[in-house]
Amino acid sequence: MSFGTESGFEEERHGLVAQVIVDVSSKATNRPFDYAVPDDIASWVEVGSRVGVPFGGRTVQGFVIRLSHYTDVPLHRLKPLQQLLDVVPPLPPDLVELAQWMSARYVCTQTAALQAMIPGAMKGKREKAVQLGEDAIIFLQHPHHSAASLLGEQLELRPASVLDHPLTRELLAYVKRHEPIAAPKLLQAFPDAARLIKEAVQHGWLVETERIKDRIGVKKLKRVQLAVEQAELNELLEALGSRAQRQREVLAQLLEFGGELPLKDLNTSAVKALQAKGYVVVDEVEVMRDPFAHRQFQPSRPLPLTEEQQGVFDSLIEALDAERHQSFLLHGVTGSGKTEVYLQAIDCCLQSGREAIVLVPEISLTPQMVERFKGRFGSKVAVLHSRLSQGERYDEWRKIRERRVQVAIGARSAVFAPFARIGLIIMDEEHETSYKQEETPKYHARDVAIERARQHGAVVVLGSATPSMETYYAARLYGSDTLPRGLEPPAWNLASVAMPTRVGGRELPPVTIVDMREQLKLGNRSMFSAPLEKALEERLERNEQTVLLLNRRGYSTFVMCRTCGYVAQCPECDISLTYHMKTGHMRCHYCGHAERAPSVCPSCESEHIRYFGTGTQRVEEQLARRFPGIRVIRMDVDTTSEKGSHERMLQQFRERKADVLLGTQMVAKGLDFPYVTLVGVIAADSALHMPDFRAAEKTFQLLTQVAGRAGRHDLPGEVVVQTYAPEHYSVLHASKHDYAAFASDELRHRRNQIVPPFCRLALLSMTHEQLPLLVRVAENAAMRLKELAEQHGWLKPLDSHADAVDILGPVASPIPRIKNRYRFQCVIKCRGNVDLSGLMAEAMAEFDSISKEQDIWFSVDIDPQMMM
Ligand SMILES: Nc1ncnc2c1ncn2[C@@H]1O[C@H](COP(=O)(O)OP(=O)(O)OP(=O)(O)O)[C@@H](O)[C@H]1O
Ligand SMILES: [Zn+2]
Ligand SMILES: [Zn+2]
Repeated sequence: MSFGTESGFEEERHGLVAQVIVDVSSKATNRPFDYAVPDDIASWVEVGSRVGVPFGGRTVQGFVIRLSHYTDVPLHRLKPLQQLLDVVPPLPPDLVELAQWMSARYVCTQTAALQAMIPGAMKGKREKAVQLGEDAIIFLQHPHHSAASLLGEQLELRPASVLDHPLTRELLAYVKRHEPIAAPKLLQAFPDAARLIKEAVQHGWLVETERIKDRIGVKKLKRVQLAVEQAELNELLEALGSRAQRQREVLAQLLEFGGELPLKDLNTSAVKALQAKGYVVVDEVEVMRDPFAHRQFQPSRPLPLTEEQQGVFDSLIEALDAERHQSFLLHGVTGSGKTEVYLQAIDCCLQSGREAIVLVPEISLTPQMVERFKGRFGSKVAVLHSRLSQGERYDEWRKIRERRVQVAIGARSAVFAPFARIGLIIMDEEHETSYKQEETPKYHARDVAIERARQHGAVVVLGSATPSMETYYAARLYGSDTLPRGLEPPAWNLASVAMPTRVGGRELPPVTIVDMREQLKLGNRSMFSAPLEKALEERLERNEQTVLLLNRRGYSTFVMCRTCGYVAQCPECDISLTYHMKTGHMRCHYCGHAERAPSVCPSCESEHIRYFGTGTQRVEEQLARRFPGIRVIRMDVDTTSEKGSHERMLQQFRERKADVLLGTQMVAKGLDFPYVTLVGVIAADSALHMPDFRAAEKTFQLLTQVAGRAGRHDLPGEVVVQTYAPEHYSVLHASKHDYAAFASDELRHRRNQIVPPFCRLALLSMTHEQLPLLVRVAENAAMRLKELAEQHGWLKPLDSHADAVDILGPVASPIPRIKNRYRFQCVIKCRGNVDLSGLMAEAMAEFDSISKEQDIWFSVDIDPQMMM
């Protein structure tokens, strides 16, 4: 196999040399390879250019990450770039640099990071193509000679079957115009020449090559234009006579629409006839797929800011105007008008000639959200949305790359919007876990946003009514001299600004907590408590609307007593045990502790103890039974899988075509409906018992967010929360809308358990088909990690107040087998000045050979959000 050649010392001076990261994901290829840049494209190749290069006998896609005139590769071994894929490099240099940062931070290959930055349509695929071989070139150089006379000149072209074929000249000329051309395309153009093509390839007239092709290209439209002066037109129309009625119509249409129209809007045969006469020309133009083409956006103007909004706005603008990199936590209660502040800050950013990125969680990228940005900034906005088709996403992305827009709004990956001068990055609902990508590269958009803003001297705004503990704690430590323990040394430098009240002085809705254990004692076995049922009935009578939330997290996994609320917990870890239906055991996924599931409650001896969980469908059925004729929109993963269904449902609800919007997490976010006066939560605590140290935080956030949907306009709202854990601090504080009290309790727990933000985590996962082998490898890996930590002087208890690393496990992963592979994991905790990524990279480099020899898959998750 012949590879590209590794970069190294600068020795010989050459023409232009490109260092390329190839799209082959492995440890051995995670470094740049040198290629010669052919002179004819030298002026087009830049850092960030996408290229096709020969690699290991194939053609692969790659990115140029550096250009130089030096290489230590001997000239004769230096291969040339084969293909330049775009005229404008898809990635600006800052993104190339960011990919290097991501690779180091998240212990992933550079190509994984680079690929995450471009739309799926550009993840090129290999394609076979043909181009002219030498014989063909010679043949074409003798245009006026017959085949026979060519032979006579002893050019030794053969075989005769190619030389004498009547189509040869035409075919080769065609290839020359289009080369390299994909074989199927050539066949399409010459359907009768299949045999000729085959022979031409066999005898070297045509040479097969490989090239990289985009999965989805730009969309082209055939355009018809008038080719004659308007003055001549009348004469022409007469000359055409009455028989060419269709052609006359086409000319008239063109005249009416300023001389040009898409071919699809015209009569094709008439156009052909006119084209033959030279009256019109037909060409192809690039068009953008515009997913919002048929939507009208209500233009909106800036609102006069409230005093609170103004205060926040001034702080942001001060940093923005100074072009000073600064991150802010904008802690604003639900309905405090955060979005209006974003809009006006973006406006300032655009006026200074810079661009803005707005990140929102995928499921809150609703038409409502898009409308607010499109309404204010119109065609200056590109929307990057996973529900768009691949082609639409590609075109929205190109609008950004080609500077046709100044604002990009989208989910996680919009943080890579290829703008050149970013002034502002906003991350709405910063606490959302969807900002963490769970596949490689396992990056957190918040960290990437802050790093990208640092590169650009830009301002970051992390907005939330319920900030994550990490963010809140970082903001609390802002300006203090001592380095926060557990937070990374280049700390986020996170100032904090707040909007503690709702716009218009509206009250946050009162929350009633219903103890479901009491309901059971009263003989109510239904999933609706008496207070919720009564509240629902009132809404139906008053023709107001209700949002019902069913927390799907933790579905069917924990064991709970319905009489007293007891939940089986790990004796060591302060985390609930997960029920395994198959064995009847409960296990701790943090330390590995296991025990049999009890048949009577260890706390009150009731027999109503069972694994817990319920589904939206059941709730829907019960609603229909209890309130005949009730109109329910059920919104969960099952009902929203179809493109546009999510939007449609919300639109129906907005138009009051339903009484109840019932759903999972997705009904909790960012919705603003004036007639919603009741929010009901079916089982508030179902997420509390997830084997996750963030369970309380998630519960508090969800309750606060969903409660924030009620009474946002003129009608006052009300919230009913059903729970088996009414005394749990997350439920109590959420019912009082008291974030500060929750955070203080939660941080105390976190500090005691030593979990983030009081330490940092990495998760090392290992999988293999055979359990005994996996166990052995996992144990060795843990041992090796300890040795490495020891070598750095870090292997110490975490509460030792020194730089410390602790390695837990290995234990079986919470999902112990996926697709026939067993899964084990180690949790690595660290505090202080420890290079966690560096340590993990070191370990992974060592594991690489074991991985190859024994087919063990290792993966690292830095700052994991899920411990699965
Ligand atoms: N300055 C203002 N004057 C009048 N109305 C305003 C002002 N700012 C915002 N509003 C209105 O207040 C309502 C709530 O604002 P917005 O949706 O921006 O709040 P939010 O903080 O983003 O809430 P959430 O976190 O719940 O999504 C909206 O209907 C918005 O139009
Ligand atoms: Zn009990
Ligand atoms: Zn445990």
